[in-house]
Amino acid sequence: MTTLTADLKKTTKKATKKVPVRGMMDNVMEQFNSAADQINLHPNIRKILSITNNEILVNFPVKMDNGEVEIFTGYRVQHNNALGPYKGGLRYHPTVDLDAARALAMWMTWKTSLAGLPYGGGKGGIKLDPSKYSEGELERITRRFTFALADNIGPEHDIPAPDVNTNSQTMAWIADTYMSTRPPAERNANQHIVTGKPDGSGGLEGRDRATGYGVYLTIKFWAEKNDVNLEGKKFIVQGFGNVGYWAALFLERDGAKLVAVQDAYGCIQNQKGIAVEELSKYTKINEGSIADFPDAKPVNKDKFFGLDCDIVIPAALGNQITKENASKIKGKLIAEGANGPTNVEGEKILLDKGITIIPDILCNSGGVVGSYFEWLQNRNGEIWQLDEVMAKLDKKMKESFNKVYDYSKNENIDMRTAAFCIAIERIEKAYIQRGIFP
Ligand SMILES: NC(=O)C1=CN([C@@H]2O[C@H](COP(=O)(O)OP(=O)(O)OC[C@H]3O[C@@H](n4cnc5c(N)ncnc54)[C@H](OP(=O)(O)O)[C@@H]3O)[C@@H](O)[C@H]2O)C=CC1
Ligand SMILES: O=C(O)CCC(=O)C(=O)O
Repeated sequence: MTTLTADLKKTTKKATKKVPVRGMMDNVMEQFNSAADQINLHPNIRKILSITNNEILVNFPVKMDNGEVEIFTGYRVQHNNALGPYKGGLRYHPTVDLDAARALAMWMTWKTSLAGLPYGGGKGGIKLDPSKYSEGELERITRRFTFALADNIGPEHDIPAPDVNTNSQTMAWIADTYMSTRPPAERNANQHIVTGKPDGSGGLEGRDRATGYGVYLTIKFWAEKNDVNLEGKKFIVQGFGNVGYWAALFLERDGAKLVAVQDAYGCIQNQKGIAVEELSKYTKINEGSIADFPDAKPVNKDKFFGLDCDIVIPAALGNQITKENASKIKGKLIAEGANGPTNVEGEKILLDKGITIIPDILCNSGGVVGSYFEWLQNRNGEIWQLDEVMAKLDKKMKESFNKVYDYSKNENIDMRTAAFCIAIERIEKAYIQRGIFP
């Protein structure tokens, strides 16, 4: 008996000895600090940028279809607004918590700064699995969340947008609820409270594809700089949602070949090529998932990042490329459609192998640039045409890409550190110009 208890204690001790799990905040802070060291950032500004300005947590009740009330927890973290109103998406996912919202808000600050936008960074969402709720429940959850947040967001203060598991419908509910909290004469002047709305309700033509198109463009610009022809190049995509689908479609149109896809429910491969539109049509009759697509073979999800390809596009969640799988990656280019998909340990392995990473704050910035266009459109009472939007997006993405690429070559540093340096230097300049720091 004594032996058994002792054994049990030993096993319990072993099992509970925690291997520290790197959170998203560890990741973004290490990225920030190495860029801050590189540019010798003023210590006072380093202190300010290392913390978030505001963290809003709301618990709110919602009546479910069965008549019972469920309590939800929502977050909005406002990291920094030195350059303009807080800007960033809302995520509905079980992994949403303060750590994730803080990290994602910080990435938004660097992203908007790098893109040269008049915005700061914010992010938030609700901790929930949307697949467990009906459309009507999701609408009520979204409206109650908006109501709970209403005093802390605003079209000139903090402007949410879509992210994982939120879309133009979610944004329409938010806009409608927020506008109804304003006095009648001001309602229409608040349409730019969110971006990513449906195009019949103040949304921008092209915002749906803006992030994925931007991902494609950064790959194309990199290929042009390096004399690489995209024709026939094989790529794999993790996440076949808004970002993954559009990025894959534009790459396919340029002659590249989608050979593997992973989503939350499955992982498939066909080295001869997977037709993007066919796969998209299939997901619509398969509860949104790519699993069991007839023109591809299922693959174990742990093998995904090691599959044969030239380009890897993580377009799902954070912390996907780590020291556990980075050394298996065969592609020579990683284009980060997702936010924070590569952690610092994974990145070190990739860089040592000579793999190029187009960092998230550059690669997926087409989304927030599109959002900026939508915000301007609403503010000015205009309606922009799709070709105009795409041409402006192209120009903005090219400027950002060239800035990062040239900085990284001139300073002999990787593209992520270069992107962070440019972003932080712009914010540093704003603080210095205001005369806060001698
Ligand atoms: N939407 C935007 O404009 C922008 C988005 N981003 C970033 O891009 C990424 C994707 O966002 P978005 O496309 O909008 O989100 P969506 O909700 O449209 O799509 C998310 C995709 O990721 C998949 N996914 C979720 N969990 C996993 C998992 N554990 N393993 C593999 N795949 C998974 C989902 O699969 P399933 O459908 O099976 O659940 C789905 O295909 C996020 O990191 C987001 O922050 C960045 C900039 C802008
Ligand atoms: O469009 C936006 O405002 C932000 C989108 C977003 O959340 C992101 O870029 O990560």
